[in-house]
Amino acid sequence: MSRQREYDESDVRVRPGRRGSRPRTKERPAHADAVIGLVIGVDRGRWTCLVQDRPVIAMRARELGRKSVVVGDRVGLVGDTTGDPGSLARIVRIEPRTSLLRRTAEDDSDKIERVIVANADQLAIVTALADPEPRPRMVDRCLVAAYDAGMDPLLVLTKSDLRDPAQFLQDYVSLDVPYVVTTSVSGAEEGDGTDGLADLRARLQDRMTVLVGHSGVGKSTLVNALVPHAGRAIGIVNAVTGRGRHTSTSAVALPLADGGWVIDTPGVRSFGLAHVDLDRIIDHFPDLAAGTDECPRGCTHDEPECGLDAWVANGNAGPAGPSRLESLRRLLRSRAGTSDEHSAVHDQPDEPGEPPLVSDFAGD
Ligand SMILES: Nc1nc2c(ncn2[C@@H]2O[C@H](COP(=O)(O)OP(=O)(O)OP(=O)(O)O)[C@@H](O)[C@H]2O)c(=O)[nH]1
Ligand SMILES: [Zn+2]
Repeated sequence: MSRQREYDESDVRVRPGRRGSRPRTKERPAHADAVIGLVIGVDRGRWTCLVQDRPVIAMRARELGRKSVVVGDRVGLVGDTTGDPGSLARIVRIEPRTSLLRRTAEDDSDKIERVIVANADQLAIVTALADPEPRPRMVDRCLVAAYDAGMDPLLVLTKSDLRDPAQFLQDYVSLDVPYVVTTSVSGAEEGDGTDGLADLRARLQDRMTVLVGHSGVGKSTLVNALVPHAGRAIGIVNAVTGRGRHTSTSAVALPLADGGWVIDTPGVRSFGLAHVDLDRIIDHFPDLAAGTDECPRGCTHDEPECGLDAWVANGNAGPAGPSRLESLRRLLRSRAGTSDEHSAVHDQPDEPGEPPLVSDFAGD
């Protein structure tokens, strides 16, 4: 890791210089001529950006420094933005982000945060109802990641032909997480509603949705049903480096016919949640948040001194209070440590050459 960082282009080619010795305007030219593109794929130091309707291949400009450019980013492009074969544009800036999905690489001793996707507004947690068995703890971790990123979670429960969703859903009632139930083997015609695809399409329309789920849950089956030419779209992204689409482990954004995007994340199987801010999770429980006023400083909200127990016992959070508090604590606990199931699901290595980010996106 440290060797890779040593040879990162921003380290090698940009002379450190004295801090603040150059005027900011000179360091970061306005690039008034830059066109805006949407990053739809990243592969080996090349970014595929959609400019109007054409894919444009780009590299990052030095002036970006160590900032990660990820799928979902809107970027300013200069240079050859024709998208013609062999052309290469330069990414000179990243537009302000509305959300940031990140993870901590927990296998790294330095707990480095990495940005996975920018600007997505929904996280679809794809879980099979059976075969493979659902992993509730993983789902909880995804919920925490969504809340932390400022994204709306959506449970997508696949393989409803194998098991009724009622039991699984019990754990999510008090969290009020929206869900759709799908099956690819309804035996009926697609579009009659029994396969859940129409429900799912309605949930995805005009949104930018990240799909996460572990192997075998039926994510590819869904993507193929949602995006008829998904294979070709992924092919366009990966044609850049001649890398086959089946080997891609980076995120890729796919356009939906009805408007909106789904972002498939083949390389992301889990989230490290070490960076998550407690308050951002509590914020998603407005009925409980006010009850933390009586908490001791630095309360984890999962300790005997926590003020929430009394708050809820006094009825301040209504009849649902106790189960809401229980659910909140379940989510908080899912952040800590590494569960067996988590360590059994390893993340893929990151894009080579992508500099890890620690905190310089804080202002984004
Ligand atoms: N019974 C049933 N099987 C399904 C359903 N959807 C997908 N499958 C099967 O589940 C298996 C996994 O499906 P995929 O779509 O490849 O799953 P994935 O999540 O993309 O898994 P990876 O490719 O390993 O990432 C395949 O054998 C599918 O045919 C479903 O609704 N019901
Ligand atoms: Zn507390």
